[in-house]
Amino acid sequence: MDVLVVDHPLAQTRLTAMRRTDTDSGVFRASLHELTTMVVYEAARLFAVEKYPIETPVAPTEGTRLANPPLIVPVLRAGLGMADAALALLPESSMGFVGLARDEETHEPRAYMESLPADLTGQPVLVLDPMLATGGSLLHCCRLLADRGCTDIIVCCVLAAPEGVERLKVSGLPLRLVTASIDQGLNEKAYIVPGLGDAGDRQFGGMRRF
Ligand SMILES: O=P(O)(O)OC[C@H]1O[C@H](OP(=O)(O)OP(=O)(O)O)[C@H](O)[C@@H]1O
Ligand SMILES: O=c1cc[nH]c(=O)[nH]1
Ligand SMILES: [Mg+2]
Repeated sequence: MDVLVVDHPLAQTRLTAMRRTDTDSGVFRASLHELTTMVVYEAARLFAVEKYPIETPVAPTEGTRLANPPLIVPVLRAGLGMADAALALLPESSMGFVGLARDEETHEPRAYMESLPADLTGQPVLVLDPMLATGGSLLHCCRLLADRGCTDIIVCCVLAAPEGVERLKVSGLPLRLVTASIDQGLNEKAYIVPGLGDAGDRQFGGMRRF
């Protein structure tokens, strides 16, 4: 599995804002929005492009367009904060949704929503979820996509734990990963260390213990 870490200084300043405990939810959401623009911008290097004839006011030449714009799939809730920024860069894309919530005891994802096209044969998919911790949630999401015939999945996240990266790697699923950081690991509650806490709660409210 190809893994791309977006270590650009401007990406790292947004990530730093997201990590800080004293960052309020408004700044957290704005930082996630800006960071998503950078992560998706880098991920888009992996998209196939095609040339086509265009006219400038001066002369005919060749233009570039995406050969097959990806379906964007944010994983609710936390991935919702990445959706607008991704769609702004990819205005020709459609969007599907997957809703997952991790069980606090077992750390396994519980699915509560699935809104995806029935057939994804030949359709690249860009999955958005800021956090890759144990990998259970992104694995569940990517399996839903592969079950529908998808063979080209790019996962964009903000923070990944080595445990989750490894789980995706050995899954054999057809995916590539783009992230702003690979952190140290997971704590006993399966939160990423040093991490940023619960990305859903930090955007939308809630009181979880890490
Ligand atoms: O890799 P995993 O161990 O599965 O953990 C990562 C998942 O946990 C978070 O969602 P959460 O379940 O907290 O739901 P939320 O987005 O509604 O907060 C996060 O957004 C991922 O989906
Ligand atoms: O650190 C973590 C792990 C899972 N989900 C989060 O939001 N944060
Ligand atoms: Mg959460």
